[in-house]
Amino acid sequence: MSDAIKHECGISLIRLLKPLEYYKEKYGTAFYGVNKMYLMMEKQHNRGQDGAGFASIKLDMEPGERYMSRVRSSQQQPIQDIFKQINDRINSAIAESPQLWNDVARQKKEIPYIGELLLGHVRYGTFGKNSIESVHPFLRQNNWMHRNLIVAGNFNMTNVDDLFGSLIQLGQHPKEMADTITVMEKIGHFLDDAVAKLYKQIKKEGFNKREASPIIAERLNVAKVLRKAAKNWDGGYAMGGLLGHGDAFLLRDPAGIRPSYYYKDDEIVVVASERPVIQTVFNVKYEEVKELDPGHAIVIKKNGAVTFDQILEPTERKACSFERIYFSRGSDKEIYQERKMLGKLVFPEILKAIDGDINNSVFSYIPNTAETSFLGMVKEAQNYLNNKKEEQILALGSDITKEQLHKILDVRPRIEKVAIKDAKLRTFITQDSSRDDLVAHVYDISYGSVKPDDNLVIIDDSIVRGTTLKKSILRMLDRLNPKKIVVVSSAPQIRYPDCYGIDMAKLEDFVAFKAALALHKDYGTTAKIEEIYHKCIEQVNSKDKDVVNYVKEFYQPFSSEQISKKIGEILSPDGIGADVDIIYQTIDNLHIACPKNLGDWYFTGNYPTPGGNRVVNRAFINFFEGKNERAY
Ligand SMILES: O=P(O)(O)OC[C@H]1O[C@H](OP(=O)(O)OP(=O)(O)O)[C@H](O)[C@@H]1O
Repeated sequence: MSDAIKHECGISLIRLLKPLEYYKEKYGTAFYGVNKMYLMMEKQHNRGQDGAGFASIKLDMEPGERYMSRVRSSQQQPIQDIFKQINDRINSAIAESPQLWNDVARQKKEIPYIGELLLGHVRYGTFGKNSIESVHPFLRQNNWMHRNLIVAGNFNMTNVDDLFGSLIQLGQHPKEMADTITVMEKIGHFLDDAVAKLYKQIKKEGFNKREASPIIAERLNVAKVLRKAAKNWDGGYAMGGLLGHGDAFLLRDPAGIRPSYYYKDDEIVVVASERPVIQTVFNVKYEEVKELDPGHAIVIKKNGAVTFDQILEPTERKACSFERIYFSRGSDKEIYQERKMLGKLVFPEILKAIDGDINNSVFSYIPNTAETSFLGMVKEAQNYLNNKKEEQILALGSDITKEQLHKILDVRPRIEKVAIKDAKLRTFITQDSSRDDLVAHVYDISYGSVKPDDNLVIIDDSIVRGTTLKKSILRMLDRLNPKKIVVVSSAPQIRYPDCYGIDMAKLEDFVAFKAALALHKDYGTTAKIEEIYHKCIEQVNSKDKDVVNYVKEFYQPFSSEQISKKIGEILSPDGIGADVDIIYQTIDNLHIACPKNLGDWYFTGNYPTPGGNRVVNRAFINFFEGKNERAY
């Protein structure tokens, strides 16, 4: 297996539709695009903190003049690092010749990075080395302007091996097997082909080589190139690209697994992985930012014409629900509501766990993402109490005294900020090797917020490996001496690998998997595990579409509650004083809360592409054979 596959996570594309002078005139600087790109990348920081890259293209340059630039970083704070490099170059050029400041034509000629077409990327690489070579955008260079290709994506392909094989069939010799290279070479191959064909045809029409160039740019059918290149891709992707002469595209996978949003007016076209990024950076309304349709590409020709082309037949929409639960920023209007709804819907289960004893329960959350679901949970606790108060007041009738009324109204859910996050980092998307240590030190608690006979209800957006709880949170919370700790996950149990761009690769990493495994041992049903293994082995050579997800049988004998209970046991550190209860969201409630993002393969094992079943099959084989390998 290739192990250079990375998780490419936040993407931004800007096309300035007017000449650079226009932005200087209107906004005071021809670096308008660069500045906006900085903000867009910074606002997608949540999607990747291990690397950042930027590329730009200047339109209509003379031969011999540089028209493409790229800068990448895998330093700490990579976004700041690349924009420091960009700004240093700009500032030193202007310091050398101050007259450049007002001369946009010279700026464009002499200063790199400034351009009409810009592509930005933030990356998280959760395993392996985090080297600069794996940071996007990737570049495929050529002396023919049209054949230069720059790509950056938020994606993961499940069938890199096959795609790689088909490049070899085409007679190519790719330099490595990473999926970004493979995908780029695929597009590159058909781009070369299309350019060569166009040139032949244009030559026939009587034009010379020099004259042919702008005609190729005009006639090049980007959608057609993408259709050929993407034909056999299996995965989740939002793939952005720039062509040397100035065309650009962003293609979204047919199931809409990975997100893409765009906005367009007469000055700019912009595409990003998240909607509020565009709203804030360009000061536009929610309704003005549109979602790109699955299976479609937005194509921006050099001449500024924008089309939305179907590249692949859309399949059933299975947009990733984990985007809503954790991955995206919660500042999106819909996502904010959805997270609150997740907190609300899980409340009845919480009430059972605390025996309805709201008076002696403290409600809190594990920062940061869970803050919004916490608000929904607390609001629902208030609703519950209001109903109770209403009953009590009505029961007392007109004889009710002021004191009685006061006592009833005084009962409120007790909310506290119990856990504090010291580092502004997302530990989930930190490389595996350094994560445990980080998680152990990243949180702290507020002392004095809980009484010894209290229940402590703490909500987190998701419990994946359980490291956050086991290595840090539970022990810390226990220092507050609560009677019982109820940990609530706003997401259902994560049971199956994600293979579409969010890093959850190995089955035995999941605490739900560990729990089911322990249950098989408790019940003496380990023979079932071997049986599943053999079923998996039998279909290793089957076509992807024929592979069945037999790993479902691994969980099938146990109820969700049984698994949650076991998770509680596994995660409770030795010597903990409080009882620990773990509550997960149900899948039905998840769908009620996030109705547009029904992609739920990590919870249900229902993969939206055939490659998913192959991945889970491989993951189970790896687990059984004790291979500490990724399944894709
Ligand atoms: O069960 P685990 O494998 O430990 O993973 C789940 C945890 O990881 C995330 O936190 P993270 O620090 O990434 O981000 P946040 O501050 O945005 O919540 C998430 O919010 C959970 O707390």
